[in-house]
Amino acid sequence: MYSSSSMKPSSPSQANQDADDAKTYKELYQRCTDLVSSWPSRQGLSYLQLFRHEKGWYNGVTPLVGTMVADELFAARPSDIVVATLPKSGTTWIKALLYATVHRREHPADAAGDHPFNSLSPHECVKFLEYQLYRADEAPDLDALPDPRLFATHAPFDLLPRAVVAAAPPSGCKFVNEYKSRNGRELVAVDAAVGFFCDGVSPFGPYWEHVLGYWCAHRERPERVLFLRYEEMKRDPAGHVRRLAEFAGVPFTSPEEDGGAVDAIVRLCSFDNMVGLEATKGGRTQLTTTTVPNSAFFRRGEVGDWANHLSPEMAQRIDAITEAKFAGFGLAPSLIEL
Ligand SMILES: Nc1ncnc2c1ncn2[C@@H]1O[C@H](COP(=O)(O)OS(=O)(=O)O)[C@@H](OP(=O)(O)O)[C@H]1O
Repeated sequence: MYSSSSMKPSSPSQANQDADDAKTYKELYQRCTDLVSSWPSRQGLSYLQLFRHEKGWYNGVTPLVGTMVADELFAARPSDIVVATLPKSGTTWIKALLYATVHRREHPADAAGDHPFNSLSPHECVKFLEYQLYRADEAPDLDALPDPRLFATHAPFDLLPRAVVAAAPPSGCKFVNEYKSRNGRELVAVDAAVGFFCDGVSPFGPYWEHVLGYWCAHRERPERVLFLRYEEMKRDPAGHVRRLAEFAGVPFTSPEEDGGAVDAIVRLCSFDNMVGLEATKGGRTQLTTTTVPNSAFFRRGEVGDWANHLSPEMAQRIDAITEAKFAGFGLAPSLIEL
């Protein structure tokens, strides 16, 4: 195992070491790709090719290859914060809120045209760990990022790299998990594939196990795993900005900051503001091997859009599975009922 700091040459011998490390990185990456490619595969929800891991069907690039490489290479720190979500659950929003909160001193949210969000999407400001490590020729220099480093993942809790979940320093990150109560319905509404979804054949594994993995981790270690709900964030965004700041170790200290800065962050990260930014209208974000237009991350930003796409029968089928899977785990009924 080596740290990404070794990627910076400081002398000729260091440069040779770096060349060796790059080769090791490439070989490791290739080994993981070859291994995953040798597993049974099939199509699933969406166009992505899924591979059979012992814990279920998953997309190959992420979480599988990316997290396997990270398992070998990533030197986690207790100050790291990982946004852990399923796609379509509000990842873009929580990334924006967390980044704007943690970096509010150097990038005040009311700095209008000067804020990084004018040129970068939240997905470029808080990058997916497994996407960063999905590169064939170089290991990214993650040590250069200032503390607290912010990352993201769509991987389920029990597929995460060991250093990320380690129980004690010097490894072990904090997690912000965001959960959309009706996400089961909305994921299907977006992808229109109820059968695949109900069978758990989706790119990041079965929906319910994903939610329960982070829920149980939160119950065990609430100081390390913050479990948030999209619907509650919509109701009280300012309260959630304060919670994020506390959790990240950068609480709002003065009454003045608590008033002005919190409101400015909420406004900056609001759906209506973000859709109008140049970075959203014209920019693209690199995700593994492709880029996507930033506008794709913003659809309606409303709770309950599933009703426009899903029949009542389909919604009931998903709800019945959700209730059965969540029973006994202490997830409040309102998590399902909202
Ligand atoms: N700033 C802000 N505020 C509130 N809601 C927001 C915001 N940005 C994105 N969204 C909505 O989040 C939904 C997309 O979820 P993700 O960001 O997880 O999608 S992605 O997987 O990263 O593509 C998607 O929800 P739906 O519109 O209901 O599909 C986005 O519109």
